[in-house]
Amino acid sequence: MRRRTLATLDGREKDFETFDNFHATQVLTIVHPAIAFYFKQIEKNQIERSKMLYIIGLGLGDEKDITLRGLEAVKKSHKIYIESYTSLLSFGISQEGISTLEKLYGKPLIVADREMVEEKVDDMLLEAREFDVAFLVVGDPFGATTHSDLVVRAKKLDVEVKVIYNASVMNAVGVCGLQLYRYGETVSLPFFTETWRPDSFYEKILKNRLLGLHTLCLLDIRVKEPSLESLCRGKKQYEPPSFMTIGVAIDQLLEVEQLRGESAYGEDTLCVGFARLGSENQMVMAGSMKQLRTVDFGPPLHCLTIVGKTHPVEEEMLDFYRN
Ligand SMILES: C[S@@+](CC[C@H](N)C(=O)[O-])C[C@H]1O[C@@H](n2cnc3c(N)ncnc32)[C@H](O)[C@@H]1O
Repeated sequence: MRRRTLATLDGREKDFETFDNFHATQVLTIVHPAIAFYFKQIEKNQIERSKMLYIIGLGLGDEKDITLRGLEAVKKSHKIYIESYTSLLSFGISQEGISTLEKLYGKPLIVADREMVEEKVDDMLLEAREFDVAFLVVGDPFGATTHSDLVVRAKKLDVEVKVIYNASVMNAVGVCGLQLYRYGETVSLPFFTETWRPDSFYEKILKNRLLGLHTLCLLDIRVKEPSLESLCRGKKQYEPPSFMTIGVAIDQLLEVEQLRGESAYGEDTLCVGFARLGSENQMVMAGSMKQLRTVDFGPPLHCLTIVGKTHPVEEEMLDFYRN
């Protein structure tokens, strides 16, 4: 562990455990004195290190949405992983985006892609038996099914786990006025390919609609996916990242309705489109499928709600978002 004596912002000399700690304190003192005070408390306690896997929600917008409790855990952790394939912050997962987080935390981040989480996660769990490890998840850790699996594996390996919650797309969609209590099962829409057009979401939407419930459709994210040709050649090459737009989602939904013909929904069904929830330029718009399929919702991430039976108060709120 490196130790350095450095002058702090208040002019005194201080022994910092790592240069990184100094950096984070300095950045945060500028951002907010209350946060700096909080960090000083953590620095004081840092000798008492534990062995823990912290699964930390980052919220939806940008680096500022982490909670104080989450920052405290990051600060205590020796290694920090960021899960990169179930969701994204508004600045994406580019090197620039990652370094925004690294600057704030004053520590390097290890990007955990799908391959790592699915194949090598036990290595990370074994590390958490030796020292504090942080696993960062955009949104809330339980806003994606993958992370329950991580908790189960950790518990089986006797790793202590602490989850630090945050806002999720699952509750942020409440902004349009549709009651979260009146949603049915959430569905995920995968990108169709020439040869793979799965439609198991259709049954679920149909069930929700028969019960008068709203359906949240989460839209496919493809990050670091190996191309089919490269797999056939036996040497992995990755496709560029792609994110399903609301327009593509509606096209796919209508294609499946045409094939199945059970009138789960149609071109005139009321929907709400959401883009970049939680960021400064979030966009929310209500309209029929026909209307929303041609709207440009801008950069990712997008999701869509198919509206069920509405209460008069829900209607009143939705009116604010009709174009
Ligand atoms: C697995 S889910 C959400 C996971 C995340 N842990 C959470 O709690 O929000 C990922 C999908 O949610 C939607 N989504 C996530 N964040 C979003 C945002 N800020 N705005 C709109 N849709 C979002 C997208 O459709 C994306 O593909």
